[in-house]
Amino acid sequence: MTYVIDVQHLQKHFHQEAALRDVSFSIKKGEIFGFLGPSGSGKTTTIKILTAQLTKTKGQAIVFGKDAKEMQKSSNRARFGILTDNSGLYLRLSVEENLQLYSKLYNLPISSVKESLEFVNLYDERKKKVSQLSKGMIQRVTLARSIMHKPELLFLDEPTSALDPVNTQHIYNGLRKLNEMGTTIFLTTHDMSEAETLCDRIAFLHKGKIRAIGSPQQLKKQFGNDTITVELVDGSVHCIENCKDEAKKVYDWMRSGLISRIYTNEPTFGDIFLQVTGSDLI
Ligand SMILES: Nc1ncnc2c1ncn2[C@@H]1O[C@H](COP(=O)(O)OP(=O)(O)OP(=O)(O)O)[C@@H](O)[C@H]1O
Repeated sequence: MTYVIDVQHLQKHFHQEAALRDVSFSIKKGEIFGFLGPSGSGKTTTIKILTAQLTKTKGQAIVFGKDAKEMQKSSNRARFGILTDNSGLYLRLSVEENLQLYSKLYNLPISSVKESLEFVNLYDERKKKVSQLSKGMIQRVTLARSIMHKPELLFLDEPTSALDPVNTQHIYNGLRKLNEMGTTIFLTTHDMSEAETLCDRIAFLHKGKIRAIGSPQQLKKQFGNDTITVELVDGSVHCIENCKDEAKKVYDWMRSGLISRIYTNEPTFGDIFLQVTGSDLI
């Protein structure tokens, strides 16, 4: 199996402090992979190593089959896009002018400016100077820039942290479309619902280590207690095991029209995080 990203026993120390202790994961082509972890868990450090902005201390970090430090080369840079909170935009230029500069740098057709602005729902604001934009708008311009060259691999560091719900939804739809067209996505977030909504697989990162990894369904199954809750019309609430022995009880309640609500007791990602790390996600 060839992976787009293959990380094995990665470590990063800043002076004596360990930011990444022992991180291993691999990402297949076409996956949306999420790194879910609280502030300071090592999410940005991982992205920076994978995009050659930082050097690792120990272990293996492979991107497109090559050591991640090779991602500095312009032939490799053109293969990925990156969104971080460091926008690097020219404040005195308009949104459109910023993206035009970038399209020239990458020899992209001029149509890529319009396409990417529509992707982030900013086409109507294209004449505004970057200095006049809100934080959320700047995040969207930076996102537009990161996808303009239709990268094979996209790194998103907290892509919706400054966005309102409408624009968040718009970006989610855009990212899904991009992914359907073949872009592999690596995203970091501390937003549980974002991880669940977007990601095929999620790794829970805590203090520089991965504590659990899997698809949202696998994680919920692995860490759930396989019970269901039945609320009856008389107001009583029954938590029962999801097994054959309890089936008759539920059947009898149902036949007598006594059930008002029934649901599985799936753990939230916050519950799972607490289970595997002993601390809260935020
Ligand atoms: N340049 C640096 N020099 C020293 N320590 C650093 C540096 N960059 C990161 N760290 C430390 O490494 C650890 C991981 O930081 P990192 O930025 O990767 O976390 P994060 O999960 O991305 O957090 P956030 O969600 O707040 O962005 C933190 O303890 C941080 O203080």
